[in-house]
Order: sequence, then structure tokens, then C-alpha cells
Amino acid sequence: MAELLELRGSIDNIDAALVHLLAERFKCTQKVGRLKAEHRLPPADPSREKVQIERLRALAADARLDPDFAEKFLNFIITEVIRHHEALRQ
Ligand SMILES: O=C(O)C(=O)C[C@]1(C(=O)O)C=C[C@@H](O)C=C1
Repeated sequence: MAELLELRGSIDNIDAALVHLLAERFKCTQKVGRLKAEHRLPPADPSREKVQIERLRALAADARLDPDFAEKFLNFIITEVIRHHEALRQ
């Protein structure tokens, strides 16, 4: 089935883009983690997270993506970032 192969090719391209985007995001958050450790700031910032989640939920709704899924995805990433920040504090 040519259509299935073509769709899978696009899925593979999108997955590669996601990995590259996540790698860039983690490069930024590693720098944020170093700054926070240097200035003795707490790893997590719940008020910032609230703003990010509201923004992402609105973007998801506009894009017809389930906002609950978008929120879970962001929380999954942020949990990992906070784990990295905590490690940098040691
Ligand atoms: O912006 C920050 O203060 C970060 O540490 C980055 C980040 C994020 O991954 O977006 C991670 C943890 C915070 O709780 C909020 C946001």
C-alpha cells in the first residue's frame, strides 16, 4: 500500500523533528538549571508552569489537539527538567 508507506514516511519525519526540538529545549533548560543552581533558586516554578499550561492548552485547542493530552505531555517534559535541575543542585 503506497499510501501507508507515504504516511509512515511523514510520521518518521515528524518523529525526527520532535526529537530535534526536544533536544534543543533540553539544551535551554540545562542552562536554566545551571543559572538556578548558581543563584540558589528552587528547581520548580509552579507559577511559570501554570502560565505555560494555560498557553499550551489554548494552542492545542486551536490546533484541534486534545488540551488534556497537551497538558500531560508538557508535564511529562517538565517533570524530567525538574529532575535535571535537582541533579545540578547536588
Ligand atoms: O522556566 C523555568 O524556570 C524552568 O526551570 C523551565 C521549566 C520548563 O521546562 O519549561 C521547568 C521547570 C519549572 O517549574 C518551569 C519551567
